[in-house]
Amino acid sequence: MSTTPVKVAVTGAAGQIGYSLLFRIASGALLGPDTPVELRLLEVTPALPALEGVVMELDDCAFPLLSSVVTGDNPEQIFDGANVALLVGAMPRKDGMDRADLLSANGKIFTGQGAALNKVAADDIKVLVTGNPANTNALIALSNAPDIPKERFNALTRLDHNRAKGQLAKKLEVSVDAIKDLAIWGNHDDSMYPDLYNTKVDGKVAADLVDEAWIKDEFIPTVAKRGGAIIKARGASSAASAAAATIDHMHDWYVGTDEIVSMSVPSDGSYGVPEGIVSSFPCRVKNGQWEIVQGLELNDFSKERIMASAKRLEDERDQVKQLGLI
Ligand SMILES: NC(=O)c1ccc[n+]([C@@H]2O[C@H](COP(=O)([O-])OP(=O)(O)OC[C@H]3O[C@@H](n4cnc5c(N)ncnc54)[C@H](O)[C@@H]3O)[C@@H](O)[C@H]2O)c1
Ligand SMILES: O=C(O)C[C@H](O)C(=O)O
Repeated sequence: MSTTPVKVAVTGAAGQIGYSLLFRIASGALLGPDTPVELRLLEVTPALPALEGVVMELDDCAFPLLSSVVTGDNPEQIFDGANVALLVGAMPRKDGMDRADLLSANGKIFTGQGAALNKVAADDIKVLVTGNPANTNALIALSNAPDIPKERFNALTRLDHNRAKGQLAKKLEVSVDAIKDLAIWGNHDDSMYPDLYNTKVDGKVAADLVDEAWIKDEFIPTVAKRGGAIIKARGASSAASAAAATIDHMHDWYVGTDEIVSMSVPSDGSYGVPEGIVSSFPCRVKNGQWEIVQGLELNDFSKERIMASAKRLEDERDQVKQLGLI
């Protein structure tokens, strides 16, 4: 077992997602069974007493990998020396809202947190933004952290990836393990595009195993609108599944994976997606670094959907520019 704990910062630690996330990080699900963790938990001042309750529960679990827990309301103190930052803390949307409606309320959180990471995080920092609207919040954070390579900022579309796998597995009555090379493209909003034309199920092209009408009229809308459906049903946004996806994304980035996974990353212009936005792509991870999978064939329908989602991201970028956040 390695002896130096990895410093994992989590914002919004007393929130719904935080309550599912922290216990899994402390149990080793994030960085593996041989890596001790120091948790550094950021909250707004009024939530600190509730956070102390969560810390009591962490103590009560006696996790062997949890070396210590630091809590506070000052980003520079909490992010000091952080190797991993999971930026979850932000307001969730309510029924009837779009995620982009959160930009003016949540966007400013990520200017301050980006600047604080820039000042005090460890040189190897990896940042994953879960708080919505996640893609553009990641753009805000990286824009306010000019000394950190922008490749170190990702946003979460792994939940959409997992949802797409779940829906397809159910439809074809196969295990989720049979599904490979699935990817979400674009924004974590209802314009996202889950591509079944490059997805394989037991080696066969997924789009050949289902009707086109099912893909267009059921599969894509179900995946894209799943967050809203959960808010309607639960009266609160997804939390346990969002925490699981946050773990999956950072685990695969930090530890590695053999699979293609969906990661929202700063676009380098691949597949015509413009630079200057953080968009979801099929990615591979090697030695702690992600790369966008190149050379995929995209049909006209896929190209149109991907560009429509990129346009949403450009609109959000223009909005935060106008707000002076980037
Ligand atoms: N990308 C995704 O797939 C995905 C999935 C689910 C939820 N989300 C988003 O994640 C965010 C959190 O969701 P939740 O259900 O945990 O919400 P929540 O309201 O239960 O918790 C959010 C927490 O963040 C804290 N917070 C607010 N401002 C903060 C700041 N400046 N610094 C530190 N902490 C701060 C709040 O005090 C609160 O405890 C929301 O924006 C939600 O929409 C994203
Ligand atoms: O839909 C939401 O607002 C929450 C989250 O982004 C989700 O996809 O579940």
